[in-house]
Amino acid sequence: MESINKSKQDAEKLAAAKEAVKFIKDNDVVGLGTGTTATFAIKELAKRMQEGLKIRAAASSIKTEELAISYGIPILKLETLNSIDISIDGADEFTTSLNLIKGGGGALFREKIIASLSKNAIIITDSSKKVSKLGAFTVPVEVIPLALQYVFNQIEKLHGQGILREKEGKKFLTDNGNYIVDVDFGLIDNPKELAFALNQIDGLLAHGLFIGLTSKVIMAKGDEILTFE
Ligand SMILES: O=C[C@H](O)[C@H](O)[C@H](O)COP(=O)(O)O
Repeated sequence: MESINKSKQDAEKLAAAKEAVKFIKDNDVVGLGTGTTATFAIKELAKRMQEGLKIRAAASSIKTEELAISYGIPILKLETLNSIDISIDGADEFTTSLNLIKGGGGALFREKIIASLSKNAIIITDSSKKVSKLGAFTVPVEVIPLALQYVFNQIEKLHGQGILREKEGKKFLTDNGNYIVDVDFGLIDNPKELAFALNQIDGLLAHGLFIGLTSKVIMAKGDEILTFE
């Protein structure tokens, strides 16, 4: 992962967001991601709507839903949707094989449902998010509280070192009222195999490995826009 300064990073996030919203068409149902990069896309989408674009959206978190509503974006209930035409979200890490780590903001479960429903799942990033192997960023997993110790034990068996996420001195709670454990697996040789193993753990609602869920990644690097698909 390359480190870049914040203003350069923000400029890249904005450039990738501007590029991604070009793919949204009239009457699309749009999946809205969560996080600082997705926020740029929501603001750009609102601009396009002011110019006449008509869409409806589904939000991947309460925060995103509130932001979208504040910009006048109509929000549909996720549980009523059979499919989403296009979604735009950020990522914590990605490889050019389109595997991702997500969940830095704790929204991974709803984000995964949105990505799974999306015909065109676009990920937007600045250039610091591209890696040759996933795993420098810890893998967030959402855990149903009563299963916490059990999940820690299972993660240890997979050679992961988990840390319960906290915010302002308290246990971090997701929009679904669950905990997040951030797991260090070291650099991950086989993300698909690890995703499969994590899927087998009872009480682990979702993990931040997004494998085969992405249509393309739009990454800005300086003045350049690079697309991986
Ligand atoms: O739960 C949060 C999401 O997966 C975010 O999309 C991810 O953490 C990237 O966030 P940001 O765009 O703020 O770097």
